[in-house]
Amino acid sequence: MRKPIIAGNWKMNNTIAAGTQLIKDLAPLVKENNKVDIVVCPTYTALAAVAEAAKGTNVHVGAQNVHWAKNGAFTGEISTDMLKEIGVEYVIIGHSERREYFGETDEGVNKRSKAALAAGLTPIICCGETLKTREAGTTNSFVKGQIEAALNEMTTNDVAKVVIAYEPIWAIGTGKTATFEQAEEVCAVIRKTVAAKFDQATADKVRIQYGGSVKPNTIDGLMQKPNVDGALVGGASLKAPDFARIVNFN
Ligand SMILES: O=C[C@H](O)COP(=O)(O)O
Repeated sequence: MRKPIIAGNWKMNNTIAAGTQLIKDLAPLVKENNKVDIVVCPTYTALAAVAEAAKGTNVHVGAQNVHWAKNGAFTGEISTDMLKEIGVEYVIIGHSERREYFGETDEGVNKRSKAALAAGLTPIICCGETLKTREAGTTNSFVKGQIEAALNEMTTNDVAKVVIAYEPIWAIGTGKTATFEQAEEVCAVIRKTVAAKFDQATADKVRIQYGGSVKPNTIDGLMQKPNVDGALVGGASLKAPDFARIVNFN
């Protein structure tokens, strides 16, 4: 039985003051919920303060990226040790915004994910197609390729710990969510890809999220789908009542 995981990607939003306030507002609304792993992913500057504010609650903290090197001359980057030192447990890797605006590649996603796992952080590896790819009818093979590359040269033990977020790019921040069936179809393809590359038992352990305009009124239907184990939420994670409603799905 996979435990659902719902993560809020704050992207480049929330100062330290706003982020810590959000935790104060959110924590009481989700405190009874022990059936879901709850994660928020603030900016680097707010991470330490948000991790501190989340201490003693059931809200866990993730970063929005991490470098693969332990340390060194990588201006602007952050290492796994730096994240662990401040209580971070998860890290989003390969979000489509990183790929599109900052040139991140499948190879880098694989290196970042392996570094995260080696450090004991849980990577939330993002994949998903553009509208052009969907309209060309090649979504499944495109996503399959992204997953095969992201999980390259991992052990089954490591793969079982990975979280994969399927986020169709055309659904991100557009209010245009994929249908429950579209989400399920691609999440099933992802699980099949993991099973083919590793084995079924490992694939059955991997948690797969859907992301892309997830809102309080769409989460219940999404979570009915057998291969959808949670959500990666952008806009709706910035408001405590909305994110709490998503986390406390029916
Ligand atoms: O990481 C989160 C996704 O990009 C979804 O963002 P959104 O819920 O604002 O569409």
